[in-house]
Amino acid sequence: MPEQPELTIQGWGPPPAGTDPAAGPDGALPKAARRYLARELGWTPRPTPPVPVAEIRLGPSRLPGSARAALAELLGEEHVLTDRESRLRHAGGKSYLDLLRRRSGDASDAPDAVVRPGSTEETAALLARCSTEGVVVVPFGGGTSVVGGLAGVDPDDRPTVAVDLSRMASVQALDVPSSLVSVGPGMRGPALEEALGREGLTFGHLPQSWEFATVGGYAATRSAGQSSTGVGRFDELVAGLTLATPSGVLELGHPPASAAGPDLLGLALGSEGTLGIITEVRLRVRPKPAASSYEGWSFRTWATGLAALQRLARHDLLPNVVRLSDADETRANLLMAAGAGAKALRGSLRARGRGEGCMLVLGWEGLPDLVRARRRAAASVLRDGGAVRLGRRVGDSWRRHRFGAPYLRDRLMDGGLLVETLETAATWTALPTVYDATRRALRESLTRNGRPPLVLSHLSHGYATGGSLYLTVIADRDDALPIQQWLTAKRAATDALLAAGGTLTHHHAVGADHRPWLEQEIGPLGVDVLRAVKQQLDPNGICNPGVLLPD
Ligand SMILES: Cc1cc2nc3c(=O)[nH]c(=O)nc-3n(C[C@H](O)[C@H](O)[C@H](O)COP(=O)(O)OP(=O)(O)OC[C@H]3O[C@@H](n4cnc5c(N)ncnc54)[C@H](O)[C@@H]3O)c2cc1C
Repeated sequence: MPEQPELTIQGWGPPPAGTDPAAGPDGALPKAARRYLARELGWTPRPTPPVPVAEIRLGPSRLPGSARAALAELLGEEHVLTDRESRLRHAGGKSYLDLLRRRSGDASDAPDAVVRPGSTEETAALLARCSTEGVVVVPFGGGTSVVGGLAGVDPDDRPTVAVDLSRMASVQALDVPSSLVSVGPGMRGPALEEALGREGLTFGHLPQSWEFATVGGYAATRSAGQSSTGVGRFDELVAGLTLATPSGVLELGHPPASAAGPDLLGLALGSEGTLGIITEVRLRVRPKPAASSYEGWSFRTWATGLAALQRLARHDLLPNVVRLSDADETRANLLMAAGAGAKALRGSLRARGRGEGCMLVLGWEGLPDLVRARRRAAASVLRDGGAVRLGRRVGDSWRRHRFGAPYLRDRLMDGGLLVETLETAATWTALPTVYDATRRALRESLTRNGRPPLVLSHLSHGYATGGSLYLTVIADRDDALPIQQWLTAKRAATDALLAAGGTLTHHHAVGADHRPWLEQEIGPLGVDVLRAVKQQLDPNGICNPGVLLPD
């Protein structure tokens, strides 16, 4: 297998070879983006580069010699790592707060060691050993958590190991007639798609973190991808999995379906490493689509766009990819994109007397006849709803650049900006209120020197019952108190979206960042049920204690 690219310690990964997804010709923030942001935010670009990696502060490993020797005996000396580079590479995830810490030279959340089991048996033995030794275990997939899922915080301050799953990263079995593949948890999307593609198959899960996130991470967080409206969320793709826990190994799920009591598979999906480690995932796969069609549409307003999507949902006409941007996001996308295409599009919208409006990207995939028929039926609903078609170029351009934003985030942070995303979901009825309330909270909290932040929103996944709302926030950073600035805004936004009827998270998971609100979402009895399950599987509380469950 070719060597996989690595995330950088203080940001996202280097762009894939031959592409430059976000940069202008000189590798800097594109000029159009700089101009737009300076105008909107009153922001003066200022260089705020990360400290050199060599200057990141890291304490000595606290893993006792006896525990280290026991783990080395189980896994082999070469799979128990305490060197600086390994510990830094497994320190936290990739939220704005994680990046602020790493960029300022703080790695106080780094694990004391990194261990790399190679099988379910080794993982189960590792967990049992860590449980008796009092060593905390943080499962580590791709390291792309944006909710503090890898924070490694332990109320008892015990030594911590990150369990890197990259040695379990291959296809273990493929059952083509049953459309099932068994995969190691450390496998990433590109490698799995390549392996499935050789058999004419796909699993079709495409989150923006696709290049680096892993199958085990997707299952542990109940991830959703850009095509989830069509192929289903990741939890819907999981037919079964193996969960190694300190108390033993659970085999969960029984395809194609079972009525043998409540579905325990649901307990492992979204468990965020708190119950044990997922060591194998059995996934539903499908034939590679023979045809695909991506295109852009424009609505005058967000409300008319939402109404049209709701009609598509009601008639079961939502395509694989659905992405309706509000006016602010549409404007930002048009003005920040460099190049002739964006300029021409703006000109064409102006010529039609539409202004920038609200852009919709739709993507259909599947058998050619079905794609054609569904596209045609959807187009008629959209036209009735007042949309104008912008054509394939818009859809194809979105598809080409869809993994570029995280690279751009590094550059925006280099220039002194706060950049973070948050997400929720709500019913069609509640969505407009959730949208208004969350935006208001963010704008009020992050206004500086009389200038509000940019809050760019889109609906990213459609359901018969509602949709997911995804917000990107860009603001002038408070360099004196950057962490406090975002924590205050995030608290205000979370309180607002919950009060308006949104869910705490549609796909980023709970992690350390959302856990104070979990009880509000599932109730005190719900939290007690989760605690009881954890007590049974992880009696010494070593499995990722700092996430999911509130104190
Ligand atoms: C730029 C960017 C874009 C993103 N876009 C999306 C998106 O479009 N959709 C989306 O859903 N998410 C997105 N995310 C969030 C993140 O990629 C997902 O949560 C993803 O599922 C995490 O996978 P990972 O392998 O990186 O897991 P990690 O970050 O390594 O871990 C996430 C959590 O799962 C636990 N875990 C990991 N592996 C296992 C395992 N085998 N067994 C038990 N627990 C485990 C960890 O302990 C941790 O709590 C994005 C993140 C970034 C930084």
